[in-house]
Amino acid sequence: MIITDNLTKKYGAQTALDHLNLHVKEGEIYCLLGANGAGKTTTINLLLGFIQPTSGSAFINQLNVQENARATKRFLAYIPENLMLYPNLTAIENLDYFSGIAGKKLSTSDLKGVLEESGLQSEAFNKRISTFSKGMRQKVGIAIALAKDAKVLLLDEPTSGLDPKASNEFGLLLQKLRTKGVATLMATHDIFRAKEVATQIGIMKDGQLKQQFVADDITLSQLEKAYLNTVDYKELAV
Ligand SMILES: Nc1ncnc2c1ncn2[C@@H]1O[C@H](COP(=O)(O)OP(=O)(O)OP(=O)(O)O)[C@@H](O)[C@H]1O
Repeated sequence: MIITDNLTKKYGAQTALDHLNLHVKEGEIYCLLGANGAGKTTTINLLLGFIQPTSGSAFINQLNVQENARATKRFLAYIPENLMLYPNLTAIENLDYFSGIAGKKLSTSDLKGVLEESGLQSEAFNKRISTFSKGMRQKVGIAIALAKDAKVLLLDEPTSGLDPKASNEFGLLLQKLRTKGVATLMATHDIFRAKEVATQIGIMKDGQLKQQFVADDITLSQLEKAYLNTVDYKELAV
């Protein structure tokens, strides 16, 4: 579903991403960890076709992203740290609009059903997005993915700034999408949430994937140690 083949991005002399090889299959949640500047967002931007690789390739649903930028977008949903929705439109109106541009025209009752599935309280369906908390906006993001019937979900720091309850709810939604066969790639600083939701976890540094784990094969404390050893947090030694 999501494949990167020696994916590399250079900015002048700087290598932001260095020969990344990832394979995220149907029903898998791959969490990418790494300190600031490790190359996580660059990976996601390349998969979205927002930027072009210097070398290597990215594939979504077996289509080369660089060669099929529009077609690959049909299969994916993207939730960044701050999801851009129309603040003066309601949750239902936003969902209707974004699923519409993805080619899915849903009835009002189906739109409500999808919002319900995403965990949004029914009283919020007809409220403007400008009144929503971040957690509520992220739920609308998941609703858009559900309405679109996305096969691939790309997430960049989706739980940053969420309170623990909202973050937990978001994790449960990812599990729900997983059972529907969605392949998810999530860039995050949240080691705890990564351990909770991931099937696989990768740790990046300086654009390289340094370590990979099957989430069930590692404890949270082992993961934390591996992370700190990888990113080499010298300031912690003070
Ligand atoms: N447009 C750009 N021009 C030059 N350098 C860039 C550009 N975008 C990213 N970089 C560099 O590429 C490297 C990887 O950045 P990236 O944003 O992918 O890291 P990240 O792991 O997502 O970090 P964060 O956790 O802070 O979001 C960094 O050194 C960054 O400065």
